[in-house]
Amino acid sequence: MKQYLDLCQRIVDEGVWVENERTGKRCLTVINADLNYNVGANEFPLVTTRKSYWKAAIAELLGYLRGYDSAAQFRAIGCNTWNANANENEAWLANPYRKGKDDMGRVYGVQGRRWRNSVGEEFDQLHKIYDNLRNGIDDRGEILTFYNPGEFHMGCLRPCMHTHTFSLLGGKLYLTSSQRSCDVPLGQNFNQIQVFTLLALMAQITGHEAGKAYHKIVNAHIYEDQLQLMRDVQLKREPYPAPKLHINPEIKSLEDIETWVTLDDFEVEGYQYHESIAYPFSV
Ligand SMILES: Nc1nc(=O)c2c([nH]1)NC[C@@H]1CN(c3ccc(C(=O)N[C@@H](CCC(=O)O)C(=O)O)cc3)CN21
Ligand SMILES: O=c1ccn([C@H]2C[C@H](O)[C@@H](COP(=O)(O)O)O2)c(=O)[nH]1
Repeated sequence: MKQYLDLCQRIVDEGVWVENERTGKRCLTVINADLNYNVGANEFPLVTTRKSYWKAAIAELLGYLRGYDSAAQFRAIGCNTWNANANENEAWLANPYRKGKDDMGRVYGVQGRRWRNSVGEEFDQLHKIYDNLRNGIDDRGEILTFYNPGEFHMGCLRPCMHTHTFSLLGGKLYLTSSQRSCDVPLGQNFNQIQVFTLLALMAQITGHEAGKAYHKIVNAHIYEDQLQLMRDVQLKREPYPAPKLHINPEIKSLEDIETWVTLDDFEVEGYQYHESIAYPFSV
């Protein structure tokens, strides 16, 4: 939690104002943030200085791992975060690739599970990593990337947390996650849960002990209409100790994640938090 608050404070103290054309808002911005989470010690990086809707963040991750491409699929598993980008963004609504209501296009999980090469053949990046890790193999390229510049025009948003690299070392599994753009009050609150949970889940289904997860962010920002709440409310609060995440031990394979896992398979122990803050969201 300290790392998160330090990043927020750094943006408030040292951030530079940048005009963002896509949203029409200004963002107070810093470049380069490195966070790490001790998954092996189960120090779940849940924000405690406001109520965090952690289940929605895990649902979003499950949707990515399943290759979802519709906001309706995300809603069905308890996540509302894609409604606005799928249905309220003018540029996407006018895009000929949009297949109708709730379609997100070829973003995130579609790239992760059905990446396409120049002759139209598909590649399941996640399955390759899963097979290798299960067999104790780290080929130094265990990379799940949602970043496909050739298909940006086919999706509602370029992926923000775009690349997850897994590493096996001394019998432990590590994860390095890279993010190009981060809405620190809203997005980061979710993204740090997802980095932690992705490593915990992959370690569990590939039969390895989890080590640390490293989260590298390039552009970290606070939108102009979020700044006052962050500076005068959230940053004035004292954090509580980190809670623990419990994942149903019956989840044993990627197929389990694809077929029957729900939010009931995740529990948080010892979550103490300050009251919620409704940050404005920019589409
Ligand atoms: N401007 C922007 N910021 C983001 O963080 C973001 C996007 N756009 N577009 C794509 C996804 C969607 N994400 C989102 C979208 C909404 C919330 C949000 O409204 N969170 C609230 C309530 C969550 C709930 O009730 O389930 C929060 O208080 O955390 C969080 C992340 C993260 N990403
Ligand atoms: O997982 C996510 C997804 C999105 N965001 C934020 C970061 C930016 O504020 C917007 C995306 O805008 P771009 O103009 O495409 O950079 O969404 C996030 O923090 N985490």
